[in-house]
Amino acid sequence: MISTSGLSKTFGGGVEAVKGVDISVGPGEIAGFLGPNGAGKTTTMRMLTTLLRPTAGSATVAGRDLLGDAREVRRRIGYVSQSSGTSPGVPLKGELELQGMLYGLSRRESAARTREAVERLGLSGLEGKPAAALSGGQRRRFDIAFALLHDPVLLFLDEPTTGLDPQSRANLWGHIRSLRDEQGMTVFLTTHYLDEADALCDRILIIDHGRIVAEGAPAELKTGGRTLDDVFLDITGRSLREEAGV
Ligand SMILES: Nc1ncnc2c1ncn2[C@@H]1O[C@H](COP(=O)(O)OP(=O)(O)OP(=O)(O)O)[C@@H](O)[C@H]1O
Repeated sequence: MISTSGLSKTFGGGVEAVKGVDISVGPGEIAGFLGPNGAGKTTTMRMLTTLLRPTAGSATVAGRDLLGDAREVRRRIGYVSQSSGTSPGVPLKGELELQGMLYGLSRRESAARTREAVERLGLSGLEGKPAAALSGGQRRRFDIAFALLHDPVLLFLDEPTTGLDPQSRANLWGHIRSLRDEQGMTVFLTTHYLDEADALCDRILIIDHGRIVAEGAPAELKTGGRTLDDVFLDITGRSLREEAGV
């Protein structure tokens, strides 16, 4: 579902944010992208979602060439950034239905898709509320519902649980798992939380200084009784737990 080869981004001024990453994520996987601050996570995700043009390398995302067919890539993916893209004052239902129509659905189709997304993300009963009146966890679920309206096959989530209390985090994990289990959705998410990567992700990729330094299923990485933080410490000489303020 995601395959990159030598994907790189050098910003003006010579900042080499991403230095030739090779990523492979299969269909129906939840992949967790971890790394300390400034490692290149957001830059990589912005390239994979067509928001930033790579300076070198190639990639296939959701079955389409990232550089040659960016438009079709956009059609097939959903993206939830750290800052919500929805209007705070508009009721959920109206916002979702409008989003569906912007993607070319009829009013009727969009209403049906809205009902489905509301139910899937556990937002039933909140349709009439504006986003500003939602709790942190409800708001994240609404943002995900918004990103699903055009029926993508691949969902990108940038730090989906940052700032949420433990109960809301666990609740969101359940919803992300059910997207995979019930819809076969592929999910690529960034996180600072090792426990999240461990509990939620089928595959973990660790990036440091713009390079992938470790990759595998949590159990494959945690050999010899090590925790993911031990693995990260061994590879980078730093503790991700401390960097995340955990
Ligand atoms: N527009 C830009 N121009 C120049 N340098 C940039 C730009 N955006 C990011 N960088 C630099 O690229 C590197 C990678 O940044 P990036 O935001 O991808 O890291 P990150 O892993 O997402 O960090 P965080 O966890 O703090 O969000 C950093 O050194 C950053 O300062």
